[in-house]
Amino acid sequence: LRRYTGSGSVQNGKFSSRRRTRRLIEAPSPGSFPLLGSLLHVRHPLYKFLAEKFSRNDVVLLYFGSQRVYCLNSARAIREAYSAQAEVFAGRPKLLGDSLVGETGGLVFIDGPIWRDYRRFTLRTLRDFGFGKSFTEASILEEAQLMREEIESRPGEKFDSSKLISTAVSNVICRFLFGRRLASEDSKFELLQNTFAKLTQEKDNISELFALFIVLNLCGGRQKLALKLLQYVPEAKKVFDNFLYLLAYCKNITAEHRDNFLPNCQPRDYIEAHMLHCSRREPENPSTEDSDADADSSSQANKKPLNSQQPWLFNDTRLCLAMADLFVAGSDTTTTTIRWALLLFHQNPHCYQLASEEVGREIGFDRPPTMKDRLVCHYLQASIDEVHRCACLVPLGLLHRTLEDTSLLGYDIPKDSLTFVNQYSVNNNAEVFPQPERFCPERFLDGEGRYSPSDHVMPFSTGKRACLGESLARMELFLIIAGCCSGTKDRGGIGDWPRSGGRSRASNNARGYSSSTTVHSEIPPR
Ligand code: HEM
Repeated sequence: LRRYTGSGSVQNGKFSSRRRTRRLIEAPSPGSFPLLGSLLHVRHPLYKFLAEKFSRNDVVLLYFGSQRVYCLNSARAIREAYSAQAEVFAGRPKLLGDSLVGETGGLVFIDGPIWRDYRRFTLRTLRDFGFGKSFTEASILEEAQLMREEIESRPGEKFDSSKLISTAVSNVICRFLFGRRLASEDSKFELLQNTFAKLTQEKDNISELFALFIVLNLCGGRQKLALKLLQYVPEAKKVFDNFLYLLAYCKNITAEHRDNFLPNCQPRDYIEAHMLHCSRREPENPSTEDSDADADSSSQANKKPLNSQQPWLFNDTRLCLAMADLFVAGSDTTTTTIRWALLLFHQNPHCYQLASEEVGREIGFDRPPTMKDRLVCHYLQASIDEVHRCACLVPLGLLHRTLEDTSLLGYDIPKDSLTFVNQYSVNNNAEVFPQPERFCPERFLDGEGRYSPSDHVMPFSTGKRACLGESLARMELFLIIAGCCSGTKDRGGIGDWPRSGGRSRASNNARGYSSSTTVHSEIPPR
């Protein structure tokens, strides 16, 4: 067993004193070289390599440069880590975000009090705006209806459905963030959509992640220096530029809102809710609070009251970072899942037939679907779960960081190690899902044909860092896919959209906001 010698990774944690007397119990590993880490020991795509080579192992240890990275390769490991030890695994790696914008912020890439308060604030605002309730249902249905009208206005025409779907999905998130259907109203918005669609439709990008860590390593962890070096790499520069463009866009809209903000009225969108929240209380001692907050995720900081929501942690840069994260995380993932649903229905017409018969029977032709219909549309619900399983949109999830020394299923994991899930391995485990390559919604039905979800399929992850937009995404998926399956008395459903030839490439691209997420393009991993 290799003795752990990485710098700063094991401090005053649970097993640091024990460690003096014994070696760490190490998870299996493909091996590593100094500086390069495991780069030369793995094959691409990484999720497939880990699923095949380590099929019997719950946990696998890799090195990105000298950084320890643990793959949670089974549903058991994912639950033991992210659910049973949720607080310990709730950190995020410190990558380049702070250096890029000069401020800690956002929802996806940070941890500590700023993340906690923004996450809490965002969940509360989502709830206030009716996510999971009728208000949002109405806006999703309106977008779905407009999309449908557009399709029906082009009878017999072959066209790419992706733009229509992404416009509808982006409009839903834009209504929440900016109070407007920007995807349809603003010509500059299309550029943003394309930018991030391109950014997220890349192949297995794990080599880039390895490279990033090697560069960070070489720079002794100094982010600013690493950032300067990466500006010379055209691909990296493009990603930074795109992100800065998105931030500038959010900043402009925030400035417009500021001019029209009426503090005594009900907020109409996320920006106004944020302005209202900021105006509530001035810091009693801003300098100490802020420096404390920026001390990030030390265990002290994490022990602050959970319901803190301290307005002085909130500012315009952080608002824009949070909006950028919500926009990137919330548009492409949902759009691509819907496209997978259409593609898989197209490839499996008997399943489409069963889903649309159910929709016709339970919902009928004369009204749009509602979320209440979920209770009776068992086959459709099962089909959506099977789409998640087959498409496996975010196969390696996002990177987490351990905030304390811990152990997992008998292996020692030092503080500041990184972890990621291998959802591909779980979704393709033949012992749980026989013939995993088949699209078979029946896996999620019980003997009486009732929807019966499996706790192995975790498209939104689990625990403290689980997807913040899960309820919105589930609403969009159900309402839009049900809409696709429902026809009228005179014509079939629009589930036969992919009639554009069947190779409508449902590029699998949920990565976007994560450099750890590897996605595959074209056909689902089967
Ligand atoms: C089908 C659609 C979606 C899928 C499959 C998906 C999946 C995921 C996954 C796997 C994660 C990482 C969880 C982890 O680190 O353990 C995540 C995080 C996140 N998602 Fe989603 N997501 C979807 C839609 C959305 C939507 C609609 C929004 C916005 C409203 C959203 C916002 C976020 C945010 C902000 C995070 C970071 C949460 C945090 O770190 O605290 N997602 N999502």
